Amino acid sequence: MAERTTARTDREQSFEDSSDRPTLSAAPTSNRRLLAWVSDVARLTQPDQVVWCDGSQEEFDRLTAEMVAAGTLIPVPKRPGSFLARSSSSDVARVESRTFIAAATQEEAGPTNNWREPNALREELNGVFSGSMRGRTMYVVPFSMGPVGGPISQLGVQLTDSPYAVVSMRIMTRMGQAALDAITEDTAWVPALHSVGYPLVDTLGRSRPDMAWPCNEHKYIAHFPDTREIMSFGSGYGGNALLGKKCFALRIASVMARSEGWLAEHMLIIKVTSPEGRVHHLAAAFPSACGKTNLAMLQPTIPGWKVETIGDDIAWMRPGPDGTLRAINPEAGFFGVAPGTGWSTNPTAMQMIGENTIFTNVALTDDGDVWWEGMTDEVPEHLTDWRGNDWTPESGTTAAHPNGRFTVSAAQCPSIADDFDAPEGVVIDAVLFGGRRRSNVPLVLEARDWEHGVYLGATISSEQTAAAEGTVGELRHDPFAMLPFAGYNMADYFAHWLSVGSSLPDDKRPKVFGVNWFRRGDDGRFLWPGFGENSRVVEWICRRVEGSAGAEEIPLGLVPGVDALNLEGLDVPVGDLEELFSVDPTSWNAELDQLEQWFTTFGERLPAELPTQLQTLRDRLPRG
Ligand SMILES: Nc1nc2c(ncn2[C@@H]2O[C@H](COP(=O)(O)OP(=O)(O)OP(=O)(O)O)[C@@H](O)[C@H]2O)c(=O)[nH]1
Ligand SMILES: O=C([O-])CC(=O)C(=O)O
Ligand SMILES: [Mn+2]
Repeated sequence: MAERTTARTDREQSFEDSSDRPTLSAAPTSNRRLLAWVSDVARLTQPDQVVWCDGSQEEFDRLTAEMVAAGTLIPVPKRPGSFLARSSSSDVARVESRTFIAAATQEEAGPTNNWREPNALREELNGVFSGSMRGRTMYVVPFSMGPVGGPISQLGVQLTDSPYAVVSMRIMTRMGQAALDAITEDTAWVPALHSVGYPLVDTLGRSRPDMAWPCNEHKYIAHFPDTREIMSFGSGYGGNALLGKKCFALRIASVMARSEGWLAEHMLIIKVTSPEGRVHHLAAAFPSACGKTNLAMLQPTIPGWKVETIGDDIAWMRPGPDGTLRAINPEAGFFGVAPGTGWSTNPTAMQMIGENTIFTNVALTDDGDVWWEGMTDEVPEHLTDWRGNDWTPESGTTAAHPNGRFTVSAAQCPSIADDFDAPEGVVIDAVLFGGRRRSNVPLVLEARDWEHGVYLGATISSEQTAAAEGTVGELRHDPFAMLPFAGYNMADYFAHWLSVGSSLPDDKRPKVFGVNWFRRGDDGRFLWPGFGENSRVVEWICRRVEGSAGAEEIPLGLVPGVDALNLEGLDVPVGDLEELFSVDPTSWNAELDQLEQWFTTFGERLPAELPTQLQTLRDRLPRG
């Protein structure tokens, strides 16, 4: 814990004196709505000063230096320009139980979201934010999701008292003056208010020391879909605090997308080039910590194939004038899971994070580098763990938090695609849905048509990971990998997917696939080697798109026949391969019973196509 070194009293003074406290006269914008909002928030939260961020390197260097002085960041000498942040141990992941969708009615938010009545929540939040920035600086962070001015892009402004959020937003979004300049009186932009909820001065004027990672036990991640506003309180971590990411690019954007006929999705985007030079773009939705970053940076093990990265977490997809589905990655960086990222699993990411990277909740080596489980085969004999304690392999804990992360600019990704920045997006040829399933779900499966594909997306379930609070390993439904991210009723979201699909011409509509890298044998080991070997599945998918690969029909859909999956040079026992595609009628019927039960939670709003698909599947299963 580091004490603040700046003198408090002078600033408090100017606080009391000035009626229009934090002066806005120096603001680098004349946008009235923005100025009014900034000044209203400053009046409510009472920061010492307001700083307008320009997104420059100088600003980044100044903020990181201040955070090093305050103990929030620790330099990582082995990686130039890199820092480690250790969060409070109670602030390590998204908090779904405190994530609210304040739609006009509970029905609008739907059964999968925590609904709050908007006026009541707003009032509650006004109380919570009142004075919440006392003794701190409030940063104004203008940002663009997608290239500034692009036809699929959107603008936002985050107000935050967390310099960690500011520097992270600079990496993760197009942040700074260019975004601010794009906000004119008549452009739409999303106001996103954030406070860590740890004021340094109380209402009586008494001060307290700062902490390395200030936060508040009482958290709110609140969304107002009708007015397209975000208010986040109490957390400094990832998806809770970098408001361009899950809050805007998924929850608010999904609401915009529904009313405007497009899709805001928890999906990676890759560009795949075949040995003949044919290019295909794939988008894939997997739940948090289920392999998006890894697939986005895949290095194919099969000769002649190339995979390049466009996005690793979020895709905005719009039907284009030519009938194709065009996608951009609205982000500008990667907030990736560190544990499991190593030279053998994701060498691209390892190259990418050699410098200019912010690490959060990973371990430090004695010689000034970072480390986490899965980075190297050899485990160091001594480390400082993510909490800052001495650690040895005998400690009986993990050295890094399982949701430890790296934050790095996409510009540093060696596999970044040339069309990463294309404002009009890339044409999506195939959409993949996957989860972490130890049984039942085959390695790869092609949907018979769009409706069947929507069924595959809607019925994703996955073993819970460390990316949110909850019991790791428990199976839960995570439709479209959007359970924590859909900003409106999930049943309406299914209907929207059906409707977007039917608006696309037959020859332009992406094919849909299900994948599962995580199936295990009876002995608990993964049946499929995964990672680079997933290129074999990608190859089959591309060949199906081209119309040149065979498929066999099984009750679940279409799978590669014996010869259709390229297994050359792969050492997987035949028994394992059979198991990867095996369908056990008894456990499938049990799964369908469970799904049918889950469908009832959506009541009348559930599109009829989904129970129809389920019944078709039931009819096709052999009697168990
Ligand atoms: N067995 C196996 N594990 C994998 C595979 N791909 C990824 N993983 C592991 O899954 C974990 C999370 O992978 P990521 O690629 O970071 O997941 P993500 O979907 O990008 O996660 P978020 O950033 O939370 O949305 C890591 O520990 C990976 O090592 C695979 O093909 N096989
Ligand atoms: O939002 C976060 O904190 C990290 C993330 O990508 C996810 O959980 O899917
Ligand atoms: Mn994610």
